[in-house]
Amino acid sequence: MADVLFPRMALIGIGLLGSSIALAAREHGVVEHIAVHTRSKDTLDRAEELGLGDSYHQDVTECVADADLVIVCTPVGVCETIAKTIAAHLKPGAVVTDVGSVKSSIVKQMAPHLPKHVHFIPGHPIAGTENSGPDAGFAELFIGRWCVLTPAEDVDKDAVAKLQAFWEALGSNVELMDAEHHDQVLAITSHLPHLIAYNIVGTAADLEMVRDSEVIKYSAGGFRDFTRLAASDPTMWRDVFLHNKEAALEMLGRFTEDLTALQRAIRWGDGDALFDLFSRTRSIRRSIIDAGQEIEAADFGRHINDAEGEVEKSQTRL
Ligand SMILES: NC(=O)C1=CN([C@@H]2O[C@H](COP(=O)(O)OP(=O)(O)OC[C@H]3O[C@@H](n4cnc5c(N)ncnc54)[C@H](O)[C@@H]3O)[C@@H](O)[C@H]2O)C=CC1
Ligand SMILES: O=C(O)C(=O)Cc1ccc(O)cc1
Repeated sequence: MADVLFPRMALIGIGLLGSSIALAAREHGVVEHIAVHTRSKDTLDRAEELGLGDSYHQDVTECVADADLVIVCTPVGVCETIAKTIAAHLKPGAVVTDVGSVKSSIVKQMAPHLPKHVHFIPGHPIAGTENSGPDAGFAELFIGRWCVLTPAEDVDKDAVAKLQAFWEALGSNVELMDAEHHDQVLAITSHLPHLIAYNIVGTAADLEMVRDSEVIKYSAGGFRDFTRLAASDPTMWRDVFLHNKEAALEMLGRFTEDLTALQRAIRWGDGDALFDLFSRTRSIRRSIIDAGQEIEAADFGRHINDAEGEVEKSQTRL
């Protein structure tokens, strides 16, 4: 058990991320009281049935009133409204953070509304699955995953250190980063892959073969992997692209150029160009697996299947 870092934690939104934080924070003893608010009464009732919190609030201002740590776990598009609504009800000295997949927009949406007497430290645990809602959460989600924090330069260092200790207690490795840089990196490593998945599954769905179930029947590993990503929450991902527009368009432009080069290589029978790229990407995959193995094996003693070079997991995680 770790030390109690924040006696009272308030979670706004209790889907995959909110419920996983509730379960992990409880398991590691870093909070004493968990207050939960979410927009829909049905979801709040379900969170109570699952025993995710200690108190449940339909009114978000009541939820945050005594909180030492407030974590916004909603789609990124509603963060400005939430900041405006909670601002006058936050306890002096509270840490306010979030888990949104984009960061510059969160700063723009929330920072202007929050009072000077709280510590605002945007965050992004780079850990998730294609599932959503309060039933989807699990306490191990953050183990061995990165969590990026993007505090402004003038934010209290002790508050940043305390939030860092919170994520480390949940099993994460924490990295501090500039919000704009975060958005560029995540645009290529997370946002574009999801867009490609949505697109390829959409393209396949428009084909006549789908009607004859051939796409489903003969779907090899590759297509199945894309369907997992393409099953991710539509509201969440709509908001990611609307709120990381510039970086997503920049990476999409580069991707489209490279795809056109591949198209040309196929058309002109340029096998060397194809082979060179496929060899380069194969070695990138191997270096990612090697790095992942080190983290998991060294820090968490999970089962490593050496023959395959893969880490066995009970659930599919990033
Ligand atoms: N799903 C994933 O794999 C990951 C998601 N994220 C980020 O975490 C955030 C939450 O994602 P998930 O937990 O996956 O979504 P989710 O759909 O499972 O949960 C979202 C929750 O927010 C609530 N909500 C929506 N609008 C609200 C409002 N106006 N006021 C209060 N509650 C509201 C919903 O009722 C639900 O409880 C998103 O910003 C996403 O970008 C970050 C890392 C991974
Ligand atoms: O399920 C997957 O493969 C993911 O990529 C999960 C994920 C989704 C969004 C994030 O901001 C971080 C992680």
